[in-house]
Amino acid sequence: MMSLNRSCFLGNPAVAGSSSPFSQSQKRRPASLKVVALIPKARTGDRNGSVVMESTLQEVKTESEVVELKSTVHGGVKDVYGEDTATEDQFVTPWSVSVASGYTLIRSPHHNKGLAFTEKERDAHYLRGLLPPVVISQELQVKKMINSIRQYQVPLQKYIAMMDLQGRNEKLFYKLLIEHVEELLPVVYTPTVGEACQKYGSIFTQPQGLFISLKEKGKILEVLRNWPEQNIQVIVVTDGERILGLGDLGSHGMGIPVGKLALYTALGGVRPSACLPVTIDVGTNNEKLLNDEFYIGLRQKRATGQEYAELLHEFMTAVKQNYGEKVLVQFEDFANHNAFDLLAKYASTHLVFNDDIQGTASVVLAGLLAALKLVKGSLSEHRFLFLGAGEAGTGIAELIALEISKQTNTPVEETRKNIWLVDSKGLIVSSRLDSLQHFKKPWAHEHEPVGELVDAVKSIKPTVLIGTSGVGRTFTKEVVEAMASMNERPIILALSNPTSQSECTAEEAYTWTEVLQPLHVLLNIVSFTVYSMGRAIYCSGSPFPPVEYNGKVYYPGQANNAYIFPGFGLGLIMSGTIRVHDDMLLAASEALASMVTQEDFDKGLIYPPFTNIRKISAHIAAKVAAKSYELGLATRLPEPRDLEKYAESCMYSPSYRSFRS
Ligand SMILES: NC(=O)C1=CN([C@@H]2O[C@H](COP(=O)(O)OP(=O)(O)OC[C@H]3O[C@@H](n4cnc5c(N)ncnc54)[C@H](OP(=O)(O)O)[C@@H]3O)[C@@H](O)[C@H]2O)C=CC1
Ligand SMILES: CC(=O)C(=O)O
Ligand SMILES: [Mg+2]
Repeated sequence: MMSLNRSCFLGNPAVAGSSSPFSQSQKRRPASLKVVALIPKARTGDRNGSVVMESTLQEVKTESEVVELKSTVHGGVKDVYGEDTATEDQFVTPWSVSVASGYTLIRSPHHNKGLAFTEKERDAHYLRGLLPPVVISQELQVKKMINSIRQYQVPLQKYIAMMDLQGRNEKLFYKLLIEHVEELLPVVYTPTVGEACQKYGSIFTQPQGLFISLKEKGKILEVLRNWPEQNIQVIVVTDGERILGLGDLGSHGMGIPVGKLALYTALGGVRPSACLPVTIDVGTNNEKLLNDEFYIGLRQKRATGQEYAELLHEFMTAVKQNYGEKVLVQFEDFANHNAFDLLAKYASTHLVFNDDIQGTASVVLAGLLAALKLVKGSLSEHRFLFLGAGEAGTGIAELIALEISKQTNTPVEETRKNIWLVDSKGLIVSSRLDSLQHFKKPWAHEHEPVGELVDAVKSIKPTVLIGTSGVGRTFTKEVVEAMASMNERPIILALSNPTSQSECTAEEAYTWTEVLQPLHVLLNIVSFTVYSMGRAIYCSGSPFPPVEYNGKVYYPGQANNAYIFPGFGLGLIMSGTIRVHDDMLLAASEALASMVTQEDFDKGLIYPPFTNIRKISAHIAAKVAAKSYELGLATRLPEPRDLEKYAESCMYSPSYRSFRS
C-alpha cells in the first residue's frame, strides 16, 4: 500500500511546524539589517513587496554608512531618500526595507497577530512599544471581533469591517469566518457582496487582487509578477459583466473574486497566499458607472470581438506560463455570450472551471438527489422547468440530463426531453430554434409557443421549478399556487442572487403552498378539513431566515455554488489534476447529497448546514480527486490511500504560528 505523504502538496504551514515571519528571500538576508539603497537606476524583481535592487544599485550600504552619507542626500536625517521633500516634478523611488519585523511585521496581514504576539515575540521581533502591554489569545480576539461586527446595523458596514480585518490580520479574519460561518457568509458573500460591488468605487481602499485592463495589454505577464505571491494555485477571474443578478458592474466586480476566494480558504481550506483574485477590465456598458466620479474602472464602452479575445488569451497564456499547468482558473460572473465560449476554448488546454455553469449545476443536482428522499421516485420520473436559460439554467439542465442518462443508460438527447426552459421570450420550443443562442438549442422541444411562465407551468406540469433568471419576484402567487396544485411537495428553487433578485421569498413559497386540501379526514363521526401548509421544498441562492407560520418553523435551504467550488477546487489541487471532467461534477454532487442527514431532512432541508462546511468540502474534495485518479487526470503520485484524511490534512489552519526567537 502507498503511504500517505504528510508533507502536504498544498504546503500547509501547519504541517511544516513553527514558521518565521520572513519570506524565503528575506530569510536569506543577514540578521544585521543592511539597507540597500541610493539612487537606483531601475527597480527589479519587486515581488515580495520589498525592493530588490541588486545590480542596478550604485551602492549597497549599511545603516551607519547611510547616516554618514545623509549630508550628501537631499532630505536630511528624516528624509534620507528625499520622498518627503521632493517637489512634484521630481521622481522618487518607492523603496522600503524588506525585513518583516517591528512595524512592518505588524502591518503584514499574513503575519500580524495584533495583541496576540507573545512577550518573547515582542522582544525578538522589535515589537516592544508598538503594542500595549496586554497579551491576549486569538480566541479572545475572535470574541472581540464578532462582538464588534454585531454592533453594525448596516450590512455594508459589516462587510467593510471584515475586509478591513482581512487586510490587517488574515488569520484572525479566517478564524472568525470559519467559526461564525453561518452568520458571516451573508456578509462576505451574497447578498452583501452584491451591494459592496455596486459601491466598490466608494469603499475601495487597497488592492485585494489584480486589475488587468486593456491598458495592460502586452504586459500581462509583468502584471502577474507584481502580485506579492507567486505560488498561486487558484485564480478566480471575472470581467464584471454579469455580477450576480445585478448586471454589468465593470471593474467594481472585483468584490466577487475576492469573496469567492475568501470562501476557497474558509470553506475549502486552500491557503490564502495561493489564491489570486483577478478582474479583467475591458470597459463597461453601465452608463451609471461611466458617469460615476467614483468609478474605478476604464471609462469606456466594453471592448468586444477580437480585442476582447486577445486580452483574454494573453491572460490565459500568461497564467499558465507564470503559474504552470496545474493552476486552477475559475471563471466567474462573465456574461453568457462570453462564458460558454471561454469555457469551451480553454477546457482542453487549461485547468478551467466555470462556477456559474458547472458549480451551480453540481450544487443543484446535489439538492435534487437529496430531495428524492422527501419526494420519492427517481430523478428520471421528475419534470423540470426553469425560468432563465442562461449559464446557470442550461448548465444545471445539462448536468441533470447527464445524471439521468447515466442512471438509466439512456442517451442524453432523450433525457433532455423532460427538462424545459423559459427565457425572456417564453418557453424554448422548436419553432424558435433558428433564433436561439447555441446553448439553448438542445432544449428546443416540440411544443406550441408559450409566453408566460404560469402558462408554461400549467402546460408542462413540472415537479421541480428552478429560477435562474436574475429577475426578482418572477415566481408569482399564481405560479407557486399552480405548482402546489399539481404536486404534494413542489420543489421550488429560487436561485437568483442577491436577495433582491430572488424569484420568490421563503415566506412566499411556504404561504402560497398552503393550499386548502380537498381532504376530509373521518375520525369516527367527526369530519376535519385538513389544511396542509408550507408544502414547498424551497431553497434560494441567497439566504433567507427561517419562517415561523402558525406556530411551525420552516427552514429554507441555500442552494448556492459555495457548497461546491471550495471542495471541488481543493480536490483538483490536492490531486494535481490537469483538466476538469463532467464526471467530477457528478461526483461532487453525489458527495454533497450524501452529507444531508436525517435531521436535515426532518427540517425539510436538502442541503446540510454550512456549519459543517469544512468537513463537507473535504468529502467533496476526496470524491473529486478519486474521480480524477480514476480518469487518469491526476498527476500527484502516488495517490494518497485515504483521500478524505489527506484533504483534511491539506486544509489551511487559521491558528497563529509561533515565530522563532
Ligand atoms: N445560487 C447560485 O449558486 C447561483 C445563482 N446564479 C444566479 O442566477 C441568475 C442568472 O445567472 P446566469 O444564468 O449566469 O445569467 P444569464 O444572463 O446567463 O441568464 C439569464 C437568463 O434569464 C433569462 N431572463 C432574464 N429576464 C427574464 C424574465 N423576465 N423572464 C424570463 N427569463 C428571463 C434570460 O433570457 P434571455 O436569454 O432571453 O435574455 C437568460 O436566459 C443570477 O441572478 C445569478 O446570481 C448564478 C449562478 C449561481
Ligand atoms: C452564486 C453565484 O455564483 C452567482 O450568483 O453568480
Ligand atoms: Mg457567480
